Amino acid sequence: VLGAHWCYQIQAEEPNSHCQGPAQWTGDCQKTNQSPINIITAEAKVNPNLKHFTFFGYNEKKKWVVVNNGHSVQMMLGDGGCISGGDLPTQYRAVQLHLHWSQELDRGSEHTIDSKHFAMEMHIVHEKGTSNNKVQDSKDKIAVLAFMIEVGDEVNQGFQPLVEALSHISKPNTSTTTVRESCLENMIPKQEKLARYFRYFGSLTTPNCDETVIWTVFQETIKIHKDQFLKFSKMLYYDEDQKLNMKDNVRPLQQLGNRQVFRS
Ligand SMILES: Nc1nc(-c2ccc(Cl)c(S(N)(=O)=O)c2)cs1
Ligand SMILES: [Zn+2]
Repeated sequence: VLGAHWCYQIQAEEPNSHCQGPAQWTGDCQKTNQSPINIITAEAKVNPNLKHFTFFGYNEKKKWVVVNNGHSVQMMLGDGGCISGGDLPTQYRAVQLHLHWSQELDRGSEHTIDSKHFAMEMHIVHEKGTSNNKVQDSKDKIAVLAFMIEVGDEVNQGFQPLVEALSHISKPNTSTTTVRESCLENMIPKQEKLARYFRYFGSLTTPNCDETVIWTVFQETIKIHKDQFLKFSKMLYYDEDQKLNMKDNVRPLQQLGNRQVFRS
């Protein structure tokens, strides 16, 4: 086997684990424009070009392919929607959606806002261009829309199809199709609440940590029921033997360095 596979700290600490925890991640992971970061709201610079987003195809009801890829749960958005606006240079098409979480409510998000962690963080990953004209490597090849998720006492119906699918993909490298149809629009806050967000240039938060991501972190949070939240760490496993529950798939905070965080 080539170099050991990458993993999160919780996996690296397991006895007899041979995977590389965050401190050993290779690729661009040890460079200086990395993600996630702590967003200090008072230091974010207002940028008047950061207008609202336009979402195309987010209202399309579909049965989604959902995958346990050994690091997260991922919804494949294939010919899903695309976004424009938000001071993006062109349209970006939705590729996949995945989440990061813990079992505690205060350490499941990757980004922090004024040093506050949330229960989960949802990333909708988009690639530059439409399906016809893909563009090559550049620091804005990928646009990730990041939403903080809080736990409340109301069931979030938009998340139910994904939550119900989790029991079918407990093992890594398994996939299923959601039984019920759902649309992305029902998983994110109402569009009129998405005008306020933070913007900075960073990286993938998983190896190879390519520094090709335009990050958008929305101020408006998503709320899901505590039982929905607990299902992620209860039903999903990192390993075949189903010994290590999938949770704390959260990369440690990275240095902002000489980057500026902007806000709409
Ligand atoms: N195998 C896996 N890939 C990812 C992934 C892929 C692309 C991106 Cl952009 C990201 S992130 N967390 O930076 O949004 C994660 C997760 S798990
Ligand atoms: Zn992510």
